[in-house]
Amino acid sequence: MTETPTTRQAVHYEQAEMLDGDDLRRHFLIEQLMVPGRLTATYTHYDRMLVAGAVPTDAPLAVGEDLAKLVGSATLLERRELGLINVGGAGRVTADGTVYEVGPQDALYLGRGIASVAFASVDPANPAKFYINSSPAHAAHPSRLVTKSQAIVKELGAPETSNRRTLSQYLHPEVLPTCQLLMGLTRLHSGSVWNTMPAHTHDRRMEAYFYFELPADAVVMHFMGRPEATRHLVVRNEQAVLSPPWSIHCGAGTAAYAFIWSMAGDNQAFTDMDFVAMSDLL
Ligand SMILES: O=C[C@H](O)[C@@H](O)CC(=O)C(=O)O
Ligand SMILES: [Zn+2]
Repeated sequence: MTETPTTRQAVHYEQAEMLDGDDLRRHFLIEQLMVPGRLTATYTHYDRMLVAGAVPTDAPLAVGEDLAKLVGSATLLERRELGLINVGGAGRVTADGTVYEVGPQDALYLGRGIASVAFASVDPANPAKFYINSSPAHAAHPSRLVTKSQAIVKELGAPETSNRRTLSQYLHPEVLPTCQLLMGLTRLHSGSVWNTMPAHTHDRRMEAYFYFELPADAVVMHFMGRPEATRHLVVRNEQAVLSPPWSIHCGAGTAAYAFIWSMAGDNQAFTDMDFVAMSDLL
């Protein structure tokens, strides 16, 4: 079953800067992604990125006609590519008859043209949780499993600045070709809470953050907005934030956490960021 997909319109910063907290959440926070037995999808008008979560339990969850209809094609991936990272127990994805064993923290890339996709859990008592992104694709690149050990690992930050973290690049041009999608996972080390500070923007690409591994009573204060007009969103476990091209995206947790970042847009140069000087943040 797919929950009725919802659409998020693109918002100009002139409008965003007039919103109160409730409206800011309504536009930029996706609160419900991981619902047992459901596939939950949000269609965004930021580079047409689709943000979805699938938690298969007793029966597999198939990508159905509602998502194809949402993007106006015969199947969801007729003109799109898809990337996912499993943040739950062992999972299994079947794509046009090929079965991919997607273990915890493994990623899967499905290229343009794959007609049928179904998500399953190996053990329904410890279900897989697939965090899924899809964006328009101009070419058909081969589908591929990218295991945790195949990702490019970068060690960032320092304990002194409370931002010691390990970044793993899964969908990245040096790992495999994709059209637009870039995806990776950043995990904060115990005692570190800040991600992506100093902050940056990249007008060329949108970004989505999916926060997970937060203790039940912990939150991430996620900061967004133009560098000179920052706002915050209180984010809980397994919620996602949409970052428009004009927005910084960074956060501080009340405990350590992990998040999946993903981008789509004009280029795939991970390092193409406009860093914001600390003195310019307001
Ligand atoms: O454009 C890149 C993204 O914001 C993230 O990769 C940043 C991140 O994961 C981190 O600093 O930990
Ligand atoms: Zn970024």
